Amino acid sequence: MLFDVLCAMFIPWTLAGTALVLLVYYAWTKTRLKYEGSNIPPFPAPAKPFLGHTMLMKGDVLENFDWMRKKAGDIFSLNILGQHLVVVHGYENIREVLVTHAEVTLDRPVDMSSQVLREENHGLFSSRGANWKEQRAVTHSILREFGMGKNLMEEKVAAEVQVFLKTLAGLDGKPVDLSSITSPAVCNIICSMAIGERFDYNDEYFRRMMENSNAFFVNAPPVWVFNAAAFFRMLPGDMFGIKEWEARITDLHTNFCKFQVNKVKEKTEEGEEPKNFIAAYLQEMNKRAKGEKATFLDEPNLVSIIKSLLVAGTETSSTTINWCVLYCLHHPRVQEKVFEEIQAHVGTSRPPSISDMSKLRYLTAVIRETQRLCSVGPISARVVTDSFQLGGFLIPKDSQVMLNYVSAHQDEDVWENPKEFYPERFLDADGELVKRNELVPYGVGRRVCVGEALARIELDLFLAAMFQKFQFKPEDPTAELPPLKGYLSLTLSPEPFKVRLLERKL
Ligand code: HEM
Repeated sequence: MLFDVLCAMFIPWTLAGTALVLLVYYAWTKTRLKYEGSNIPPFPAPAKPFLGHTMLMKGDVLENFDWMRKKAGDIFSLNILGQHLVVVHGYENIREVLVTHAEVTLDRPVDMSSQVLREENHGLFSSRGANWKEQRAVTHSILREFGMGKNLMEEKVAAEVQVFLKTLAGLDGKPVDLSSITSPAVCNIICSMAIGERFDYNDEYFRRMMENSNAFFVNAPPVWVFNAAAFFRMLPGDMFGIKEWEARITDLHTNFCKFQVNKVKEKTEEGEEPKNFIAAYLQEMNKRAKGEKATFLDEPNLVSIIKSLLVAGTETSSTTINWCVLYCLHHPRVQEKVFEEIQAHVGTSRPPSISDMSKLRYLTAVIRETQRLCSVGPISARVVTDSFQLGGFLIPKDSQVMLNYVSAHQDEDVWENPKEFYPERFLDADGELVKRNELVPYGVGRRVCVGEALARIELDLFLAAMFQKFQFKPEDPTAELPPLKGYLSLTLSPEPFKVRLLERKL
């Protein structure tokens, strides 16, 4: 009898205890690195049981990387819940990873961001291997066809710049959060290229989609959450805003990208000359489908490419323009110097064009210095598909590599006073532009920004026109200027600030 009672009491406890031990053992094996003990890059601190170095990714990741680098050197390892992460600093090391070892560092990790984008091996951002190669080549060739880097694209940007200037002039010097106007302006350029349509800045549907698109970078949860996203998603409520983030991207995916692809498909007659990116892709897709070679071109890839272009092409350009204005608030001398240069070489009776840029060297130096100091895309990530050696260390297969572009842009051995805004560093004694290899705002290697040529035109034309027409003044001249420390999400943007744009009396 007593034996039966004891059995009834102890068997469930024994089973529960055994299950717990097995669970702990499973978690322990899952959160240990496979290659620990071999010649992998050093850790900046001992790993905590189970969590590894996850907590070191909390807070300002870039600041955290700075002290870890001081402890462990330019290339160090982290254990993020069992995922081996190698963090790489310095221009030469970044080049070695992305150029010398390009064959094994081409793919981005499949993490929460690619799942949220609904791009598991689709589109451009998250596609891999042969699919990425074909999507990238087709995107590049369509963008080139539409004149990216040539006149047609310049015309589209110049037309949008005029609407943008009118909107700014309409503010009559009242303080404004500039990003609320630069964002729809640059988003419109992607829209007119992708779907052949632009929208009114106040159009509700357009604003919702643009905000959804910006949310991908700006509302992204902290990086350390990415690897445990599946767990956080199961919890009630919305920890770290993951569900809200997903909902926005799903809205963009379904109600803009997919919707617009169907709309263009319905409107386009067979054999008609394509007038926008979607029509050109569909034409190429149909052509290849009839050919003998297998093709990855299909509609799900097209929908994702439109999303990649919107997401990657809106927040980045708009934020760079906002950084430039913020630096000029801190350095009023710079904006006067740019204005004088424009006055001397272009005048004030017509808007500056791309062909003027070869004479607007100081403005070019200001744009380069803005891109160096703000590092809008501060970090790139890759998954390692085969082991390689870097700086004498083993970078094992299946590890992830994080490349810190800020370390290239603010390297004290390369740039004098790297934290200072000093456009003159890009000019020689004769005022000629100096090429600096270590400036890589569009990335390095085969996966560099596919929209670089368009982004350059946008920055040149938007900023030249703004400097020509307006003086940038602080919201309150008696108050402290807005801070220069960036807010890190997947991009690095200024804390929201307001500026007054006073029309120059010409
Ligand atoms: C100032 C503006 C811009 C900056 C600073 C910028 C920067 C970057 C960077 C750093 C990358 C990642 C490179 C890497 O992973 O190593 C990237 C990728 C990308 N960018 Fe941009 N970008 C800008 C504008 C644009 C525009 C206007 C478009 C669209 C037309 C665009 C489309 C893309 C796409 C689709 C990718 C992914 C390419 C791939 O994985 O093959 N970007 N960009």
